[in-house]
Amino acid sequence: MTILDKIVLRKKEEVALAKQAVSIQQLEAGLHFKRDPYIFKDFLLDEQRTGIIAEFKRRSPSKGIINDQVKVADVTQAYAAAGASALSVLTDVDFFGGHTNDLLEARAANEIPVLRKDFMIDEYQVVEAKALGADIILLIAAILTPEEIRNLSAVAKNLGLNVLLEVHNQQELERSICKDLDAIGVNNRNLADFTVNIQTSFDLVNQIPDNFMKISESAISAVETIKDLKTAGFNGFLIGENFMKTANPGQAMRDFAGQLISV
Ligand SMILES: O=P(O)(O)OC[C@@H](O)[C@@H](O)c1c[nH]c2ccccc12
Repeated sequence: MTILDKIVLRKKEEVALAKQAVSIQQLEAGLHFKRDPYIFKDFLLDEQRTGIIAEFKRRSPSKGIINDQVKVADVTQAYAAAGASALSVLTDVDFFGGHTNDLLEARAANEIPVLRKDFMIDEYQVVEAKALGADIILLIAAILTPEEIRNLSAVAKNLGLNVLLEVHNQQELERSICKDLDAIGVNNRNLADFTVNIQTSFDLVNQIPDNFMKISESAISAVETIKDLKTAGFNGFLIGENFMKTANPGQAMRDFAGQLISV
């Protein structure tokens, strides 16, 4: 069994428990349920911003603890001030040390799009994402059938949420594309075995139809890489560890963004 299989098994239990604790009706009555999400594309294409989707990530199955000393509101505000186009907040508890409260805190502290970073397998989680104040949800092709992707993205669209589909190879991309997606992310990390290779992004970029925003995800640590990814056609760059592994992730993002201007 791969780590991804384990995560999905646990996620099914977690969703079943969440459904018992809080009903869909209760979610729909929640604080953020009626707000209009930001339009992800507008922030990615905003010339005043960097295209970086900056992630708050305490730990991961591959690296263990990355940073458990910093606060969500502090870090995400600094990311936004440094020019992030969007924020990514892990809400998975058991494998990434995240929490739904982290998303609520990031929402309250910021006025740019927030991605709920989790393993979505059920409509309930999409409704929950809206209630937590998310603007964007992630659908991971490796754990969903094409039909599930169509259904979950349609539910998200109905709620005004932006949808980011994550793929890791050409087969996943071909079978998963559907009309309700806004952005397609190429994950440079293979979630089944954690190997990373930026080349995955360069290999797949031209297979992504131009009506979708194109995002390169994971293992990005150099400004030169961003420049090359931009030239190849990417609009967005998802970065977690490179910032989070430092004592001051917001400062790390500021320094990185400063260097971007000069390359
Ligand atoms: O920390 P990195 O290597 O910069 O990667 C960030 C992000 O891409 C990664 O956390 C990620 C990409 N897809 C995911 C799916 C689930 C959990 C995490 C992820």
